[in-house]
Order: sequence, then C-alpha cells, then structure tokens
Amino acid sequence: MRIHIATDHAGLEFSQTLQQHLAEAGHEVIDHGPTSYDPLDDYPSFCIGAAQAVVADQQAGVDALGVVFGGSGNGEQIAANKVEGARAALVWNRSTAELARQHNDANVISIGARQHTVDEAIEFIDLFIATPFSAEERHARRIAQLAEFEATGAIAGHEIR
Ligand SMILES: O=C[C@H](O)[C@H](O)[C@H](O)COP(=O)(O)O
Repeated sequence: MRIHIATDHAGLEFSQTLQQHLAEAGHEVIDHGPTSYDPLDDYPSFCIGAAQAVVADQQAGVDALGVVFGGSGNGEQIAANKVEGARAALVWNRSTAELARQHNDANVISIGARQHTVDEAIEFIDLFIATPFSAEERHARRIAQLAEFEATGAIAGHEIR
C-alpha cells in the first residue's frame, strides 16, 4: 500500500521511526514533510499535502492511506479534514484505530506524538492499515451524507438545524 505521511516538529522523530517501520513492512512511503526540525514550523501545509495525495491516489484507484502526527494530533486531523474527500480520524487506542476503518472508512489516521510511545503509535497505525471498512449499509449511508454535504452544503432528506 502507498502511505502518505506528514507531521510537524512535534512528531518528526515519530515520523522518521514510523517511515522506517512501514517501509520494512513493504509499504511505499511518501513523506510530505517537514524535512528537518524547526520548532516554529506549521502543520497545516504538510498535513493538507498528505491528505490531498491520499484522495488523489484513491480517486485514481491506487491503494493509499495517510498518517499525520503532531503533538496532540488534533490540529493535524483538522488540517487533513479540510481536504475534500479526506476522512481523518484522531486515533488514541486500539479500538479507535479499528473503528476508524470499520465504521468511518477513514483514509487518514491522526496521532498525537506527545500522547503515546512510538510503539503504541506503530500498533495503532498497523491496526488501522490492516482493518477493512465493514461496508455495512448504515456506515456507508452516513459517509455518503458527509460527502454530499461537502459537495452541496446539504443532505437530501435531512433537515440541518
Ligand atoms: O494540534 C496541533 C499539534 O498538537 C501541534 O503539534 C502543537 O500545537 C505544536 O505545539 P508547539 O508549537 O507548542 O510545539
């Protein structure tokens, strides 16, 4: 699988360790930055770049997912979710890693590098990558509603109050 990775200064060490782990597992890893440590760098452009690449790959039929890291993972998730077609999930334990795929068909995982050990993060990411979307009708319906809102600002048959 192709894995697009992005972080900021808070996750740079995690990102480097994880890239090595994923490459050893046979994945094609594409790093969207940063390339060096700068405590004043800003996560949005890195994470948006990774999310855009995931969406573009998936639209082209390429098997791809994204991984974004930061201190909390919050800003990185928010940034990734600004990209149309991105479904970024903040993951903080094994269950949220699996549910992000099973229920949400998340295509980007966000993790707080200051909240976990690198071994925990690797465990969450491996689980996320290995878990398929359940494709159950109720989950597919809800994901389609999100895409519809993204495209039209409305959800047919549902009043937004
Ligand atoms: O949500 C944002 C991330 O957690 C950032 O990694 C974090 O805000 C960076 O904080 P600082 O600039 O204080 O290192």
